Amino acid sequence: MFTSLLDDRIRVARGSLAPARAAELMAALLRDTPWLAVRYENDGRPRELPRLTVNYGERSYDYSGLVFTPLPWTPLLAELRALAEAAAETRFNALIVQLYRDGEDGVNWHADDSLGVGRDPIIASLSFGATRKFLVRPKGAAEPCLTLELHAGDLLVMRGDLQHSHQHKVPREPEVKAPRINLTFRTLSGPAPQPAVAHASRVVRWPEDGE
Ligand SMILES: O=C(O)CCC(=O)C(=O)O
Ligand SMILES: [Fe+2]
Repeated sequence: MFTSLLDDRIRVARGSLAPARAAELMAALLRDTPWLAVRYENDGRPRELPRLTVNYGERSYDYSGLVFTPLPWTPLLAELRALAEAAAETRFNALIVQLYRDGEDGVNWHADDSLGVGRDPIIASLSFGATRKFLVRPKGAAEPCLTLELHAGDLLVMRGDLQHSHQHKVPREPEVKAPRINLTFRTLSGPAPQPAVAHASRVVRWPEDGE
């Protein structure tokens, strides 16, 4: 069962993984993911994305001119891909795993409209760990038209022309102290993306182990 929002551009299936299973997966993902801190330069100034991010699957993924080389599917991630494929009724060949270490991490307004995703992409997202807000606004508008809370085990599907009509964001919520992991499954095709921004990213342990 899912809730349909914004003329069926968004579908949310609450608790698509049971709480105990979602907690187990959160722990496994935290333990086993080789987190990447993404560092790049903007106007000559060093920057770092306010989250840790890793790309899996068959295709390189690009975000704001940064290109990421994917790691191969793990058995666990392939299992979660099958769950997402069944819910979204499509096949996925790429995954982005993001770790929001606490409420200081987030992702700013954007649309997932890079060339490789095609015209009206279907993107499925699974959430684990801390509950965070997910905002949606029409392109060109300042204010959100939709504010959702994504909980551990929730599955959200973005579809139709959402990436052309709207933008989305996970805002900073400084009062949140616990980590959240989000998996977004996508179907990428066409020529491999060309990097427009060089990045010197590094694999990091999280939490840092005090070395
Ligand atoms: O963390 C989320 O729920 C959304 C992440 C997102 O928008 C993205 O990876 O493009
Ligand atoms: Fe996104």
